[in-house]
Amino acid sequence: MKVTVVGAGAVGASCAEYIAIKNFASEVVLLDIKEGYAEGKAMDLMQTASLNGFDTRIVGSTNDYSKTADSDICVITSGIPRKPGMTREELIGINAGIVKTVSTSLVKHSPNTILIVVSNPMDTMTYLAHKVTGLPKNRIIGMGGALDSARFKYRLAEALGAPISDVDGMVIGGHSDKGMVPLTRLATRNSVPVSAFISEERLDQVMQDTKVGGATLTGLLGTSAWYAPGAAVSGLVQAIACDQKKIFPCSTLLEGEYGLNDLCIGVPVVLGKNGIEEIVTIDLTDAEKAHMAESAEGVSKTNGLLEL
Ligand SMILES: NC(=O)c1ccc[n+]([C@@H]2O[C@H](COP(=O)([O-])OP(=O)(O)OC[C@H]3O[C@@H](n4cnc5c(N)ncnc54)[C@H](O)[C@@H]3O)[C@@H](O)[C@H]2O)c1
Ligand SMILES: O=C(O)C[C@H](O)C(=O)O
Repeated sequence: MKVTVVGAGAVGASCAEYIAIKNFASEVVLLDIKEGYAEGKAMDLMQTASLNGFDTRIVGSTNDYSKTADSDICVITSGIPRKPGMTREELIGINAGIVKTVSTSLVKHSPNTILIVVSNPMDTMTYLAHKVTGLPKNRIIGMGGALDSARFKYRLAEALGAPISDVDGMVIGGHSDKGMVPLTRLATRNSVPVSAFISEERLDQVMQDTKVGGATLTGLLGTSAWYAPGAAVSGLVQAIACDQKKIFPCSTLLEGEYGLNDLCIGVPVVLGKNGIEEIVTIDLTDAEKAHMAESAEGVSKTNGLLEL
C-alpha cells in the first residue's frame, strides 16, 4: 500500500506520522514544493521508526511527482492555512491554483488513485478536484467531518463529564464556521441520548463550540491545527487501505442525496477499498434539513468563486 501526502507542512507531516505509527502502509511519499523540506521531514520521521516501532518507509520529494507514481491513495494538504480572524473561505484565491496543479499532477502519475482533499476551503477544493481530474466520485473524498466529529465528541465528553470513549456523535454539512451541522439529537453516551444528561442550553453551547473548533485553535496557535487533522486523515486512509467499511462523514459529490445536487458537502459515507462505497442517508428533522440547506447554500456560493 503506497500513500502520497502532498504538503509536508503541519498537517501533511502529522498525517504521515500517524499513518506510519499505525503501521499499515508499506510506503508514504511526502512531497512539497519547498526545496529539501519534504526530504527533511521524511528523514526526521524515519528516525522515529525504531522508537515508535513501525516499518513504513517514508520518502521525501521536492516536487518530483515521478516518486509518487502508482500511489493507491493521495492526500492533498498543500496550501496556505488561515490566520486568526480569517475564514477558511478567504483562502480560496491561493489554494484553488495549488489544488488544481497538485491534483492534476497526482492523477497523471497515479491514474487509479483515491484522492483525499484536505486543503481549505475543503468542500470547494474537493469539488474543484472533481472538475479538474474527472475521477469517478467514489475516488474523491474531502476530509472535514471526521475532524469536526472528533471535536464534537471532545466537547460532548467535556459537557457530560464522561470519558470520550463513552461518547458518540457526528457532524455533517460544510466544513466551515457557519456550515457545520452537529447532530446533537443523535449523539449518545453509551447508547443513551445525551439529552438525558445535559440541558438543551448546554447542548446548544456544545454545538456552537464545535462549529468554531478550528477558529478557536487558530486563535490560540496563530495558525490552524494539525494533530487532530492529521489523525482524522490517517483514519480515512486506514479505512480505505484496510477495507474497513467504516462510516465517516466526508465531503462527497451529491447527486440528489439529501435533496442536494452539484456540490461536495459532508454526509456519512462507508469507506472501503473502493473509496466511498456508499452514501448513507439519515432521516433528518425539518430543522436539521433547514440547517443542511443553509450550509449547502454557503458551499455553493464559495464554489461560484472558482474559475472553472
Ligand atoms: N480539511 C481540514 O479539516 C483541514 C484541517 C487542517 C488544515 N487544513 C488545511 O490544510 C492546509 C495545510 O495546512 P498546514 O497547517 O499544513 O499548512 P502549512 O503551511 O504548515 O503547510 C502547507 C505546505 O504546503 C506546501 N505547498 C504549498 N504549495 C505547494 C505546491 N504547489 N505543491 C506542494 N506543496 C505545496 C508548503 O510549502 C507547505 O509546506 C491549509 O489549507 C489548511 O487550511 C484543512
Ligand atoms: O480551522 C482551519 O482553518 C483549519 C481546519 O479546517 C480545522 O478545522 O482545523
